[in-house]
Amino acid sequence: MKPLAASTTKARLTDRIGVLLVNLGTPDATDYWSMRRYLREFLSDRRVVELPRWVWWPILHGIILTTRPHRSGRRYAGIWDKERNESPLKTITRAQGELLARSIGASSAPGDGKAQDIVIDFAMRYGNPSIASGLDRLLQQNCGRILVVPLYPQYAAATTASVADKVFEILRARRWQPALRIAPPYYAEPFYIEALARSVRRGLAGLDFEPDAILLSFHGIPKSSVDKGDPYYEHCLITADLLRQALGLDEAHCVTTFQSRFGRAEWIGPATDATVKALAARGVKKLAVVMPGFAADCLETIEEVGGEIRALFLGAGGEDYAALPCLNASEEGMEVIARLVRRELQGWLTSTD
Ligand SMILES: C=CC1=C(C)c2cc3[nH]c(cc4nc(cc5[nH]c(cc1n2)c(C)c5CCC(=O)O)C(CCC(=O)O)=C4C)c(C)c3C=C
Ligand SMILES: [Fe+2]
Ligand SMILES: [Fe+2]
Repeated sequence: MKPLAASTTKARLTDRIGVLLVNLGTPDATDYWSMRRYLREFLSDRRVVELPRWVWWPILHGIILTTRPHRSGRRYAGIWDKERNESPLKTITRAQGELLARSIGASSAPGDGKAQDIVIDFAMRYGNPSIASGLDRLLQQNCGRILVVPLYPQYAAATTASVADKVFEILRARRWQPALRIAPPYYAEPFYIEALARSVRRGLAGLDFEPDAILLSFHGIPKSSVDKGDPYYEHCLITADLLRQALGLDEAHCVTTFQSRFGRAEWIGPATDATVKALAARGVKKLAVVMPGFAADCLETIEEVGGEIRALFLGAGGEDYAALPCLNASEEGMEVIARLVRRELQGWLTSTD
């Protein structure tokens, strides 16, 4: 049997707490090879594409990885922050980590005299900073207790479970493992629903039009995943229902849809693109779109819903359209993350204020 690696780090684990915020991922750059590396890592994940490898491999390597890097690279280039040389998702997730550190009084420098050391960091499931590097940084700082927070309000195997898989895979090679917690999904938590409602009200108040309808658009998943027992669809419907009620809207004026379809299989619906066209055809002229399933704005919210879906609605007869910002690192967004983290740290924290 292969001996266990001594450890990637020579850490001495203590009762210092590490918190790792994790979101989906991002390429290092928008050129063909960076996009290809990112998409390869993403689409090789068995949690994301569940087809048997002998079916998926030729499609992935023969078709998708030769064509999609160009197309996705162009899409990313349109939202890329050239000064920082990174995508919005990475910038926002980093900001969430920094603000969380401030709000829970964590030390960014270990041993700085705070009552209890907490170190906050962030990582991307695909691309960089990787989960491996994030865990390594926390372990190098002797964090013997680690809380991993997948930033997905609704549980999907493709997202939440994939983060857990990666964490377990990395820790498997370590002799001295930290105590580990993984934060649960928070799709129905009052602190999340109330923060969403406040953020939506603020977003609507800033518009120069009053929408005829509001669309709640979630990222889709294949229907087969739901048939196999994935709770994601149900979680999205619960969030949507609670948010609709918190906003005091009826079902005719608050419609739930699913976006970002990938591949040829059937995905859960109704689809965001077809729905905005149907709404415009039915005489809806002013539309606001909210994306409660995304903890941070990203390619799919900015470019797809902010760009492509907008064009579809206006092209089908719509007159005014707004894609409202996600919770991001706003006051409401930070309240959600801080409440979740504080709750999940109970029993580890000597004091929660
Ligand atoms: C919010 C939850 C998400 C679920 C559920 C999800 C499932 C899922 N996604 C794909 C395929 C792709 N998604 C892509 C981008 C992307 N997806 C999410 C979130 C969820 N995905 C985010 C936040 C992003 C944006 C990342 C960013 O850097 O901004 C992409 C890559 C972009 C592209 O090439 O179009 C793919 C591919 C599948 C197959 C899936 C469920 C099985
Ligand atoms: Fe996705
Ligand atoms: Fe997409």
